[in-house]
Amino acid sequence: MTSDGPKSGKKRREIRAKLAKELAGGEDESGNKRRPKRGREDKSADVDEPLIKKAASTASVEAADNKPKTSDSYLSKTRFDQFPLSPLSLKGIQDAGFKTMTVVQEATLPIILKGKDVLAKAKTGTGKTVAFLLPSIEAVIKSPPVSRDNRHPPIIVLVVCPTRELACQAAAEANILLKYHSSIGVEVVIGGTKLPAEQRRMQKHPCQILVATPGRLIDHIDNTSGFATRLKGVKVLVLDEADHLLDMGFRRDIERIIAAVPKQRQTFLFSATVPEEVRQICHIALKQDHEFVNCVQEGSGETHQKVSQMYMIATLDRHFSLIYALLKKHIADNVGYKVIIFCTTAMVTRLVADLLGQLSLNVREIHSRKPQSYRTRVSDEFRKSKSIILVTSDVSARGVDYPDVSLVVQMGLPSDREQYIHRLGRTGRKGKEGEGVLLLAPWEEYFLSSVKDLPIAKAPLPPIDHEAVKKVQKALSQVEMTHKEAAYQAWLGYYKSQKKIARDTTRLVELANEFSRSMGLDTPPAIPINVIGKMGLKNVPGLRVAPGFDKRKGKKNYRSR
Ligand SMILES: Nc1ncnc2c1ncn2[C@@H]1O[C@H](COP(=O)(O)OP(=O)(O)OP(=O)(O)O)[C@@H](O)[C@H]1O
Repeated sequence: MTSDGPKSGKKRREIRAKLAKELAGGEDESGNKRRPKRGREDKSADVDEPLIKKAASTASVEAADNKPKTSDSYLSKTRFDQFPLSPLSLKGIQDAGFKTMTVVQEATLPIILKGKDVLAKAKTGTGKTVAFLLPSIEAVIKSPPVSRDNRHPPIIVLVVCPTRELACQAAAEANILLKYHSSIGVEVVIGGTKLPAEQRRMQKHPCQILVATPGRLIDHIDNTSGFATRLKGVKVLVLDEADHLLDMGFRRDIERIIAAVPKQRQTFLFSATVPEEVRQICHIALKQDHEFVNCVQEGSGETHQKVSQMYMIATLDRHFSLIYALLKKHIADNVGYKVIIFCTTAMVTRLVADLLGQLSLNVREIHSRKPQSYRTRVSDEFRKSKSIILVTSDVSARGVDYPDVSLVVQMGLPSDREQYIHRLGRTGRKGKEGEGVLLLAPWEEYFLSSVKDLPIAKAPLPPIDHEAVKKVQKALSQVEMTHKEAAYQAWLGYYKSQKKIARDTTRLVELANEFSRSMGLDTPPAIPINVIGKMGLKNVPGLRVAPGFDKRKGKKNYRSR
């Protein structure tokens, strides 16, 4: 089936989880709070298009025949030792249980080793992390040794990831490849930890490879003495989940980071999705003669054939019962099931997790409002467990490598097509099978036009018996009121950011109140006036205004609607 024997794969995952845990411990805020805004075009986008490189042999061969893909179609036949890689890296690879390269590794390595910049697109779970780490390690090996008394030893490789989870995971994967490279160090800097603690750690363990989230990296550039000097040694810059990092939410940070590293460097951009607008702005990071390595065959879409994709359309009042019915069926059909449910916001995530917990399902939750140490612990538990459900926000959407996820459910509108693909990519990793279900309300159906090239089919609604409905209603009545109130407000905030829906604010509030009723609240929760103002929903009928302080009038405001 897969290239690595079950034993070695399991061992590797354990090491990786352990390292990720060590690296991420003890912090308490979101690494993913910046919501990318879309649509603003970079004016200087009209640079020459780079040479469009087709993916290497294996990918092309697959497109040519129509045979069903084998479970390890993400693997090529090329061995790692066919490339001029350090014997110590090859030993690490062997210990990791990797026998042959994945298609993206095979396609990018020769180009990178020639010294070129690369923009690489390859499906989720196909080994992109190793693809950029291996040649990065080579760059460190080739760099001149640094004297021991150098107070600011250069950082040779800088890897930037959009979330803390991803940064820790990439650093953990680097540590696996560095097993025999005792003189090469990797450190991770991420939001949520105390800056001085990170500064001390970096001073104690001067590393050549640094993995970071953008905001924290900039904190260090601004506040850590000698850090900017260390970045002047960067020879390789990697933007993991490049499209997300180059999106408007992160763009400014990335521009600052690029300005902080030398112009003379190699840059790699990797992602499972590279929308056209990102292709057009990638020149801010890449040299003009970079190569675009596309391992996604034309017409095959960015998703895996072995993952069946379905969507269901139902009015909001049926969503909770439907999810329950769907889960019951999946659990009955799949021994050792592993399910991820994506929700639109952190507070809706908490609500759904509460509800499923009340329904006695084995459920965990991860979102930005949970402390980082908790997120790391739960993530680790979910990675190792079977017969478990993880309810999560988009902090788990990209890159997180959980083995054997049998079903991914997306409740409500994904923020965009790319996010749909990345979330779905949590299942079907390494050529395995999986299922994806997108649950939408009728007024969210328009989203389907953005994924019409993907093999996503309409599924019949599972039957819901009266007993199940009653059970769900009872469970909902046991969910804490404050959690429902917060979910209502967050729901409204999320859909207010969805242009198509927010255009008609009266309708938006009607829908929010429908969501409120679906939680069992016939009277929608009141919202503080300042929050209503911030959301741009002042005077919209149907909203209830909570007593709050009206700054303008300088007195308490008890208006309610
Ligand atoms: N050559 C290989 N052979 C077998 N397994 C591999 C190989 N290279 C990487 N892997 C493993 O494949 C899994 C998926 O890799 P990785 O997380 O890098 O995927 P990805 O392409 O970055 O996915 P995403 O787009 O979701 O971030 C990991 O468990 C990794 O250790």
